[in-house]
Amino acid sequence: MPKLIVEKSPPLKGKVRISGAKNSALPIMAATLLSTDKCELTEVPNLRDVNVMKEVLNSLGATVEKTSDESYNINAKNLNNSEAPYELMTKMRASFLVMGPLLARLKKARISMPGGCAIGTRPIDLHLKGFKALGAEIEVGHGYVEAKVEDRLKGNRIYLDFPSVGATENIMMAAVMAEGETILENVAQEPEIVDLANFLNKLGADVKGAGTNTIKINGVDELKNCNHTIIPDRIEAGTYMVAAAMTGGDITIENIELDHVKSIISKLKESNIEFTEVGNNTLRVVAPKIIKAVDVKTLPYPGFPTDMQAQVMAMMSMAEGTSVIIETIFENRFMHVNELRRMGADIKIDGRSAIVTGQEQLLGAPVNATDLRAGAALILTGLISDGITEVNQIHHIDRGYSNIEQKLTNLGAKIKRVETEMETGA
Ligand SMILES: CC(=O)N[C@H]1[C@@H](OP(=O)(O)OP(=O)(O)OC[C@H]2O[C@@H](n3ccc(=O)[nH]c3=O)[C@H](O)[C@@H]2O)O[C@H](CO)[C@@H](O)[C@@H]1O
Ligand SMILES: C=C(OP(=O)(O)O)C(=O)O
Repeated sequence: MPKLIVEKSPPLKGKVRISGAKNSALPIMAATLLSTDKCELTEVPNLRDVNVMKEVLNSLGATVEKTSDESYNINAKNLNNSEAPYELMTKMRASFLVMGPLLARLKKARISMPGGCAIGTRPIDLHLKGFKALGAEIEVGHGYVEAKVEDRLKGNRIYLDFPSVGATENIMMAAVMAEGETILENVAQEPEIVDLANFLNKLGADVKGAGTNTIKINGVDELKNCNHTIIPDRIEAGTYMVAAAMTGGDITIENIELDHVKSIISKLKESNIEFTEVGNNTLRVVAPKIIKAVDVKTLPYPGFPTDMQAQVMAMMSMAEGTSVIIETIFENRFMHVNELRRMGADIKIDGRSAIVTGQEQLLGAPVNATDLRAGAALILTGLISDGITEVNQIHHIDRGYSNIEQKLTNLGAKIKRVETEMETGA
C-alpha cells in the first residue's frame, strides 16, 4: 500500500496550476451517455475517480479514448447496457450519476445502491423522487435500484427538499430528453451544476437557470457532439491557498476561477491571508505573520464548501485563538479530528460543531486519510509539524487531487510517495 511521507517544509513558494474539477468531470462524463455522437473533453483531471468513471462508461457500451494527458473522446453511440456492475458502483458514489442518462437514453437502468461512506449515510431519496416525478417506475431491493419508463420520461415540476448537488445533476440529465418542460426548484447552485448545464446545452439540450435555485428544461429528442473544457477545481485551489498560508508561503495559483472561490477567499481574508489578482485567472496568495482563528459554517454554494472544512480545520489547529467550525452538510464529516489530534491538535466535538484551539507546534505522526479531504488536511498539517508525518490510506487522496505530491514538491514542500511492503503474517 503506498503512503505519503511528509516533513516539516519551508514556506511554499512558486506557481501551481489547478486541474479540472473532479466534481464537474464526473457528471459531465456521465452525461456523455446522453449523446449519440462524439464528445471531446479537455482539462479532465488525472484522478482515480475519473478512471473509475471511464470503466463505468466502458461497461455500458461507450468508447472512451484518452487522447492526451487530460483529454478524452467519449462516444456512447453504441450504448447498449443498462446495468452498471456492482464492483464499479461501490468504488465511487458518483457512479450513480449514470442513472439519469441511462433512463433517458435506454428507458431503463439497474444500478447497485451506492452505500454510505466515511462522511455520512448519503441517501439517494431525492434522486429517486425526481425520476418518479418524470414518470419512471422505481424498485429498490436486493441492493439494487431499478428504474424504467414505458415510453419516454415526461417533464414535470419537481421541488427538492434539499439542494442536493447529485440529485440536481441526475434529474437534470434525465429531464433533458423528457417530453415537454421540467421545472426543478430549490436546486443546487454550485459552479459544477452550471458547467454540466453548459455541456448539455452544447450537445443541443435546452437548460436554463443553472446557477440559480430554479432550472427550466425543455426536452429535446436527441443530443449530438461537442467539445467542452472542464472548469478549474475550486476545492483544489482552496487547498493550495491553505497550504501557502499554513507554511508562511507566497504562491501564485494559475487556472483559478475567482468567482467560484469567493466564500473561501472571504474566510481566509478574515484569517489575515492576503490575496492579489495578478492576471487572468491567476491569484497570488501571501501568508500573514499570524493566522487568526475564525469561525466557519459549511453551507450549500455560494456558502463555504464542506469539501474545504477539513483543510480549514487543519489551519485553525495552528492559528492564534479558538474557532468554531460547524458542519451542516454531512452528518459525519469530522473523521479527520481524531487524526489531527494524533498530531497534537486541540479539537473538541459537540454534535455538528468542532471547537478548535490553535497550538504553537504540532507534531508529525502516523495518520490515516479517512476520506479525501481528511487526507488533504493531514498533508497540510504534516507540512508544518515537527518531525515526520506518515499519511496512510492515500487512495482516498488520489480520488480527488491530481499529482498532489508533484505539485507540492514544485512549491518546495518535502513530501514523497513510498510503496510499502505487504505485511506478512508472523
Ligand atoms: C461528485 C460530487 O459532486 N460530490 C460532491 C457532491 O456530493 P453529493 O452530490 O453526494 O452531495 P449532495 O449535495 O447530494 O449531499 C448533500 C446532503 O444532502 C443529502 N442528500 C443528498 C441526496 C439525497 O437524495 N438525499 C439526501 O438527503 C446528503 O446526505 C447530504 O447530507 O456535493 C457535496 C456537497 O457539496 C460535495 O461534498 C461532494 O464533493
Ligand atoms: C465528498 C467528496 O466527494 P464525493 O462526493 O465524490 O465522495 C469530496 O470531493 O470531498
